[in-house]
Amino acid sequence: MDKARETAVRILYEVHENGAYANVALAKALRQLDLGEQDRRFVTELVYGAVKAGGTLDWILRRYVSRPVRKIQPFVREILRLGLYQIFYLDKVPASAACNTAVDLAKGMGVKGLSGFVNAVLRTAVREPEKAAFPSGKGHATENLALRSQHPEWLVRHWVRTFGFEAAEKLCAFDNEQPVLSVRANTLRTDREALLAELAAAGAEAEPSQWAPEGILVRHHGALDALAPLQEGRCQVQDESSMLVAHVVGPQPGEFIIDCCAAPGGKTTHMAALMHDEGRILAGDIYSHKLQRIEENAARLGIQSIETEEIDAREIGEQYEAMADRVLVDAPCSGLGVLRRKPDARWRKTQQEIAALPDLQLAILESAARAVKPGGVLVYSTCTIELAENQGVVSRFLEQHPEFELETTGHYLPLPTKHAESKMVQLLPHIDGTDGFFICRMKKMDQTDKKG
Ligand SMILES: C[S@@+](CC[C@H](N)C(=O)[O-])C[C@H]1O[C@@H](n2cnc3c(N)ncnc32)[C@H](O)[C@@H]1O
Repeated sequence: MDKARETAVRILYEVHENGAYANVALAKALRQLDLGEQDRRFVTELVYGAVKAGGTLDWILRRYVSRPVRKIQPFVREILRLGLYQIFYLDKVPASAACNTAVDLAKGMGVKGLSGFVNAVLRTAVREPEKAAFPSGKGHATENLALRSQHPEWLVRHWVRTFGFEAAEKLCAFDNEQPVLSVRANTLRTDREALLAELAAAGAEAEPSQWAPEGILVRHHGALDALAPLQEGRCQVQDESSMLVAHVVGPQPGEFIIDCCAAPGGKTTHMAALMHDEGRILAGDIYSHKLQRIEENAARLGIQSIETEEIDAREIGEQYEAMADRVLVDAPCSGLGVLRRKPDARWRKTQQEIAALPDLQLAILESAARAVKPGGVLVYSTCTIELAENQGVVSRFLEQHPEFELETTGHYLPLPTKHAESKMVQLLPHIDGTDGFFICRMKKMDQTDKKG
């Protein structure tokens, strides 16, 4: 049996049946199996490709199978998805090879009795591809965009309503681009120039980020485990837009900072670097197992000033009333600005889940606000482009809290951009060419502010 395809089917099964994250399940399988470099690449291509195509592949499958997709035996369902993915999206695989290997997989993976069914479905797809032509023409524009860009239709419809059709089309295209590895130089140990030189010497193709002074985009690199500056704590993987947040918080050496939703610690460790590791940062998260990630990152980067605490951010205010110089709320959010980094994410989101987020975000922000000292700073950020989770939450908060003043967030961005005068900074993938991100800085008034 074809080892690469069998591995891909098993990973797809983990993702779809057991809720595993595609990148985690893939990394685990590749660690456990002794596959050659070519097979590893092929498995990766198959898994990411089929996971990303998700609902679109099932739409195609429904053209050739009359029973509901959810009623097909789970391994057979994954074998069919993988077969269709190769037939419709992988030019380099001949259709006959896609069919034959799928039949072999069914025989070898304990579903031999259904190998005839697999054969019939896939051969019909090869013979009659026109059955899977996406609907087009008047009245089908949104459905067509969703199918061809491999996004859920409800999401595309929502983006078309919010941003317009053309922007929605660009957003979808952005999500399908290959994300570039972005790293932040750990200024406690090196600087950007030195890191660029080190990466170049190691054969990586790297260039400075236009958004963050410590940011580097690494276009060509080998395995991350072999990237010495990463392993030895001279840099941290972090998206460029996410690097802006610590600058907007503006932590100073010696201060007490609270990072309410901190795991895995990208922004916490960045703030520690900006403070020259002098002062105290409390990194809280509701999940204890995630705190370990913050501790590992801090240790790798050589940081002493971070302490972790398992705490629901909605209780931060009560425990740390008016104690912090600055508080960051990097809120749990829908993540709709970073879909290109997680091929399975777009198919996991639900409208109900997203609709419930603003109330949670507001509750966290309200509690976090109590922990800010008079005269201190409160920053709210998300990696989404949802108005209700961003501007909506901040407006509701400010209406209830006249003791906070909205600052011109754009003034705190580290490099000149067209957002320099924005009260709230919203980066949009289709306009800014970065991950979607929202940042807003507020100040808690003290006595002198009130008199003024
Ligand atoms: C956007 S992520 C944070 C990313 C992190 N700031 C970084 O830069 O690496 C949001 C985090 O909030 C945590 N979280 C969710 N609900 C929470 C709550 N009620 N209180 C505290 N943390 C929470 C999640 O576990 C997740 O780690």
